[in-house]
Amino acid sequence: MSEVTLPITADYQAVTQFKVRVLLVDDQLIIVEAVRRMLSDHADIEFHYVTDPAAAIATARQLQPTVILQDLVMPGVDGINLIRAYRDDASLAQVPVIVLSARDNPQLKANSFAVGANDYVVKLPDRLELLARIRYHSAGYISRLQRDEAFRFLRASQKNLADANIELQKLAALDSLTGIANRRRFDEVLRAEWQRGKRDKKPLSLLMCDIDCFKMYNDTFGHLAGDLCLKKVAAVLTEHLMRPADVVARYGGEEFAIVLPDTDERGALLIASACRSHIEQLAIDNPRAPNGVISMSIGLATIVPSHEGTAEGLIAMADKALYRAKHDGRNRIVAGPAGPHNDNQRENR
Ligand SMILES: Nc1nc2c(ncn2[C@@H]2O[C@H](COP(=O)(O)OP(=O)(O)OP(=O)(O)O)[C@@H](O)[C@H]2O)c(=O)[nH]1
Repeated sequence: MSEVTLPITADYQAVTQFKVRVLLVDDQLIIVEAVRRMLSDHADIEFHYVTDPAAAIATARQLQPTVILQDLVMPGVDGINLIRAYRDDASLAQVPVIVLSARDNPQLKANSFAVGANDYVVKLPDRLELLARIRYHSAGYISRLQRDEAFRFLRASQKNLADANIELQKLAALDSLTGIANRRRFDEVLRAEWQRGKRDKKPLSLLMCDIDCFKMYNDTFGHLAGDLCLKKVAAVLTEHLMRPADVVARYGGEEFAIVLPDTDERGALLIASACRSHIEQLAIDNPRAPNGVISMSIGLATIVPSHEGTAEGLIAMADKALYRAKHDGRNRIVAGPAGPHNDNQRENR
């Protein structure tokens, strides 16, 4: 037994400790002693009391009891108002209150229940009855705390799971070497943009970009240097994308693809041109290649998506243009036949 005097330093947590914790608020020490005796044989019940009713709220806040035994008539404080004050306090609003009253009066009982008391017994009740009431009200309150804790835990777990899923989805869409979109993401983006272009009747452009003579670079400097070169090229291509909907992806090996929604052939040619010349300006040595430096060939295709065409058809057109760029000597851009400027559109270098 302890009379509680503030501040309390112990860390009371009713949720994690499933002990019944009783706070008796009564100014009469004789009642305190009687209740203490009734509960003293029960190791699972913690008993605390406060004889100064003015300190009841602050004590209860710190102690977080599982049940409050509350006298009604005390000096300076109206017991009914005190019950009201528990109910108005966020941390005590649900704590069960058993009124321990000197009077067996129906009006007092009605008033007590009206302001939020959970029970009413006349002092001093039988020991067994008091124990039963304390246990009954505490058990209900502890279940409520456990349920709230379980909900909090569940909500936190669900949030963690959702965050992890978002992270996984991001990772699943990225190429692990370069950090740009991977082939899977490219397929999704192109499909979505094809549908959007079809709805909006807006041109969709695709650039297929392939590093020239990259095998020679690998053969000369090794695979690790090759990887570093791929990262630099990915960074350059990313730098030239201006709109949020533009996407650069690693299509595979040393090949990159750039999706340019709502972009006509002229606009796509400008971006392709900036990318090609920037990569040449990096001046990455590739001594066994005809240019002597790392360069890039780009095949460009533009189309207004329609029911007749397919996204795969657009890829085939850009691929064909890339093949011609390679065939015509590399380090150049060739626009595919479906663009407004038909056939053999080349960047003016
Ligand atoms: N370092 C490195 N090399 C790669 C990677 N993926 C593909 N390659 C290499 O890229 C080279 C591509 O060679 P090719 O397909 O013959 O093409 P190329 O040498 O670039 O010649 P052209 O495209 O005709 O200009 C091969 O040596 C591949 O091993 C990669 O992730 N890292």
